[in-house]
Amino acid sequence: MAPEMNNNKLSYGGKNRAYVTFLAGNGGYVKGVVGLAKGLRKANSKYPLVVAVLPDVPADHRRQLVDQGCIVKDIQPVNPPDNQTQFAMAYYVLNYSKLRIWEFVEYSRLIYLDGDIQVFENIDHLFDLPDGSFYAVKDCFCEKTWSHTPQYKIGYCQQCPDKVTWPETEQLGPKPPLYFNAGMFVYEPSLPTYYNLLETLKVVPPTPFAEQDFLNMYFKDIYKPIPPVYNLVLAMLWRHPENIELNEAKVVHYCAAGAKPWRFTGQEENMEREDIKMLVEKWWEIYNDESLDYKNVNVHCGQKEDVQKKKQTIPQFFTDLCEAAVLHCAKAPSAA
Ligand SMILES: O=c1ccn([C@@H]2O[C@H](COP(=O)(O)OP(=O)(O)O)[C@@H](O)[C@H]2O)c(=O)[nH]1
Ligand SMILES: OC[C@H]1O[C@H](O[C@@H]2[C@@H](O)[C@H](O)[C@@H](O)[C@H](O)[C@@H]2O)[C@H](O)[C@@H](O)[C@H]1O
Ligand SMILES: [Mn+2]
Repeated sequence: MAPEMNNNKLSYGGKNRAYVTFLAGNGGYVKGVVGLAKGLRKANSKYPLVVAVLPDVPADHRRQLVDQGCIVKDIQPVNPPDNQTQFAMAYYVLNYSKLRIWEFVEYSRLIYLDGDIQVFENIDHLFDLPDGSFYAVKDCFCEKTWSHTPQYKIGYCQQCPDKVTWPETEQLGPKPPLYFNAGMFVYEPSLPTYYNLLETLKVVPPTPFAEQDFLNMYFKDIYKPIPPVYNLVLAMLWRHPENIELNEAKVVHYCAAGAKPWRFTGQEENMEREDIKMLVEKWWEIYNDESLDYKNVNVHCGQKEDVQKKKQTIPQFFTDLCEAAVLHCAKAPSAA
């Protein structure tokens, strides 16, 4: 289906789609978002990057984003209820503002990406995943940031559920449901969901992983895991190397302590690893590549389309999920 362009949005039969990220403050994360915009361009993504910006993002940072072809959308902060919670990282409290992206209903489907994520291979096919589910990659419980949890204390991780099995004792309660990393997810914006998220937030006590915990609780019944190639949480490299094929990673998430490329020193634990240094170098190659700047990209449609027509392999998990959705619909009673 050929896309139509209407006011800078690619629409597929009236279905506007885009990538979306979130930017707060006047620090280095703007470099992350500029790098992400250039990485999506290098991966020949068909869709724009929307950036939800808090009021404290300065004008020159906004200008940089517009110059890189981003769609900058102002949002207001979302604050959790007052509470004495110790967040895993003090700044996590600002991540609740991510919830504003459910209000972007001019789009029918969005893929959220943290500003510390880079897309090294095209993932546009994720926009065609069946509606009605929340897609994200499973997180890992093994880093010290999880030391407050029962699963960390007994050495249980969903990445290797058979290594230390969950004890069926009363004491620890039921095994935790699948838990996703909220740095990347495929979702459908919706005003009823948006208002219900904000209302629910008012009565849910904040927890250490802030909006990530909240989103896992809220979407636990429709959450569908997608393969780690779509959000390589760096800790997986040393915690669960058996689950990772590094050269197959399409999306890398620089979320380990000390891994943010724009402030990388290599001093923190695990940052001396060759694979980490290679990934940080790959990030800088894109960030510094002027041929990827919006103003320099050759916009002759013919040439762009030829590139985009380049055959894209659709991963098996994707067709499995789509077939499962068709089977599921076939079973559901018809509305007629
Ligand atoms: O000062 C900040 C902190 C966070 N963020 C945004 O919030 C996201 C989540 O924070 P972060 O990625 O640092 O969390 P992590 O994935 O490392 O736990 C970032 O990627 C940015 O998009 C931001 O813009 N400015
Ligand atoms: O505000 C909570 C954040 O929680 C998540 O990051 C965590 C998580 O991945 C842990 O499992 C890791 O141990 C940790 O390093 C990492 O920072 C999301 O990436 C981020 O977008 C945001 O939701
Ligand atoms: Mn992140």
